[in-house]
Amino acid sequence: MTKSARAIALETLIRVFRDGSYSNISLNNNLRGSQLSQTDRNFATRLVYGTIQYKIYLEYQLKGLVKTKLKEPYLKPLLLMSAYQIIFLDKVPNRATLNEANKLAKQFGGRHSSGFRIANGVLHALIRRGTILPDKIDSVKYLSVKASVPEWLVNYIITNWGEKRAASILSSINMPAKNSVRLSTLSDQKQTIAELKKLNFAPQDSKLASNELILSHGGVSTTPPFKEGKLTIQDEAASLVVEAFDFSGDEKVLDACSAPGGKTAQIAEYLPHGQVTALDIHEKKLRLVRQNANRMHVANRVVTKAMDARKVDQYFSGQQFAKILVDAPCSGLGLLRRKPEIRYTKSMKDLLNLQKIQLDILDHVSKILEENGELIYSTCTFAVEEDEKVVEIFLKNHPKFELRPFKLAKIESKTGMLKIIPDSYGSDGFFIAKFVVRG
Ligand SMILES: C[S@@+](CC[C@H](N)C(=O)[O-])C[C@H]1O[C@@H](n2cnc3c(N)ncnc32)[C@H](O)[C@@H]1O
Repeated sequence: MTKSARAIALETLIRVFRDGSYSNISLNNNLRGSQLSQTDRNFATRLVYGTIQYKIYLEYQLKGLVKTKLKEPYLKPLLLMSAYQIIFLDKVPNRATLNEANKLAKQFGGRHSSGFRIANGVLHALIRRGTILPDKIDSVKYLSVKASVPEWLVNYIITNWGEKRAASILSSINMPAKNSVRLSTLSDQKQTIAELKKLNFAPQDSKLASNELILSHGGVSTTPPFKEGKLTIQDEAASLVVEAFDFSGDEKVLDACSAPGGKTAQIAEYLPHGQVTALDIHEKKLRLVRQNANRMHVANRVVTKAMDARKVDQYFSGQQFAKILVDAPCSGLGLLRRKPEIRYTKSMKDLLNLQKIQLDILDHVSKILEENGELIYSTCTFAVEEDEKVVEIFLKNHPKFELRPFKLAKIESKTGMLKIIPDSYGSDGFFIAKFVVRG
């Protein structure tokens, strides 16, 4: 029997909630063996990501309506997924959601399960009652449920940016991510834009970054301009990191944490006579860096090496690089829009553990930077512990280094640090710090 989009979504959600599986990997595995049309695949994907994104909100809606212990492992994910459809998917009639929930309960619970009765009762009650929110007096709880973000993270954002800004940041991270692409500087950009228009992607210039376009919808990775390496999928804020270097074109550059290689290819475009050495601790991921470099026609400017960046000074002892990028492993809080489960898997402790790794990497790479060379440290998080605090501690421990202000095509940093929070431009959240080492 071919599985429906809802059955595939439910199977994925059971794995994610019960076993802690990654949603993208689990969903791809389930979709791979399926016979679903593209529309049904899109629907299954929306159900999985939407249910995960709004888990706290949906649990709050169901809490008072579930009067019995949900013993069967499929029941809670089924209720959450059905509540998501009832509350968020206007085009799906409630009748269809109820009928399908009934069928799924019988399919996943077996003949003797009474799960379908529970699902029926709870979902009917939800439709009758409508949605609810906690009292605004408890602003942390209110924002936590409304934006479906754990209370510790709401508290963290309020502490650092105040309550008003927190509401804006939290609402922005539930907006759909933009479909941003970066045009290769090695190809004819006007012609690529014309091709994208012809393919009905209605490209618009980014307000934040040069070479970046915002497309009207996804799916560009299956089109000729993507396959021919005329563009790549890269967020606007992410693309600013490499732009902050001042390249001369013939230098040796180290990309210390490079996979999957979006920034490696971007660096290589600026090096007609130079080379970028791309490291990553995971050998397997370097295949993606090479694929990317090949597709973007810069493979002859890139060498890859599997290595822990905390060992670079041993391995490259006696060698030096003119420019070093540390696009560090981080909590990824700036990517909450694209990776909905990050909000549930990270904790305050993670931010501090990551800070230690980030400082360690910076400490080791700083030993192989040429005199007057440039070091860029970047993260895709807005956590102060991983951003400004790392800069502060690094500078304290490395007095020869200083921050260097930088001016990009559409934005500048007067301090040498640039922090893009997701609500500022509707992009991913990013942090960039540019250092130079004095001779
Ligand atoms: C934020 S991602 C890099 C994204 C990449 N720069 C890009 O633009 O496509 C961080 C990378 O660091 C790698 N990593 C983590 N710890 C590392 C270490 N100690 N040394 C080198 N790479 C590491 C991870 O495997 C991951 O691929």
